[in-house]
Amino acid sequence: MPTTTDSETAPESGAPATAPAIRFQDVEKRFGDNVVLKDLNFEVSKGDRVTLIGPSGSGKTTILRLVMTLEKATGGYIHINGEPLTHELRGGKRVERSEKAQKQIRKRIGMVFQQFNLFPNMTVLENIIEAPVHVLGQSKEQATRRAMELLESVGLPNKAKAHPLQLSGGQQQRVAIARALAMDPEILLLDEVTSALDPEIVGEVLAILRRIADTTDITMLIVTHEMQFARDVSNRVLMFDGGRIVEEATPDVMFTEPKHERTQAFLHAVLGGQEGQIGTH
Ligand SMILES: Nc1ncnc2c1ncn2[C@@H]1O[C@H](COP(=O)(O)OP(=O)(O)OP(=O)(O)O)[C@@H](O)[C@H]1O
Repeated sequence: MPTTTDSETAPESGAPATAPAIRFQDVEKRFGDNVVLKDLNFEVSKGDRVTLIGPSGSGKTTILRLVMTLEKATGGYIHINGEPLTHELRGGKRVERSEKAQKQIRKRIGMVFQQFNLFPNMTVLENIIEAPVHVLGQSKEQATRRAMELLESVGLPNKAKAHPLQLSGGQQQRVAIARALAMDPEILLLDEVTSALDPEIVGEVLAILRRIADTTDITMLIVTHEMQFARDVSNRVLMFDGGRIVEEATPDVMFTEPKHERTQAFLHAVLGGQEGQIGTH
């Protein structure tokens, strides 16, 4: 199949250098009759940290899975750095791009999941170097060097030979973060990464993510119920309800003076009426 490198749907200016990292254009996602996302439009600029909040079932995880191409949109277009992700408009028709073209874009995107998703039969090191070796074509030595640096940076320098199930949940999630970073992603998707963790180890995982946010310019799209984390790390918050954006604001505004009544009700429920406890540090 021919690889398409250009697109009739390239963003308006046609200048990829200034194209947003992520652009949703009239995106629809349905599962059978269930229309989960409809006419969804939003952009994430390069280096932005955007948190998606909203009630259960509002479509937040689906959005991350679409960006990761774990799901495919049933309508509309998603662009990554100005390039169509899975579908493009060609000859007046919406057509799926070649698998090769999709894979090229997917390489630049990393995801950390709620349930870690490590390969249980591989060691920690093997988990981390698998994609750099097989997808990026790095040598095993090069990938191992980088993996060891990353293990050090997430505080697990002695766990390279361990198997995931020998580690605590917090340690597994730190390995999953190292694995995502080993691909040097331009975009990092974080899907409720602390929801499966015991409360006392949530902090250690969030501290690592805060440091990544502070020390890199990776674009981040975050789904979390940790509102303090969202406030510390993100520069924009999108409130979803029923697959639509009902409010968009900076964290300061969203968490202190939400305007939409759905946002007010959601934050009241999530924060137990303690909105005032969300501080600026
Ligand atoms: N693979 C699937 N097959 C069928 N329906 C799905 C699938 N994945 C998601 N859905 C449906 O899509 C809707 C949105 O789910 P999604 O997980 O994106 O919501 P969410 O906002 O992330 O919720 P939560 O906060 O509970 O994780 C739900 O109605 C869900 O049942």
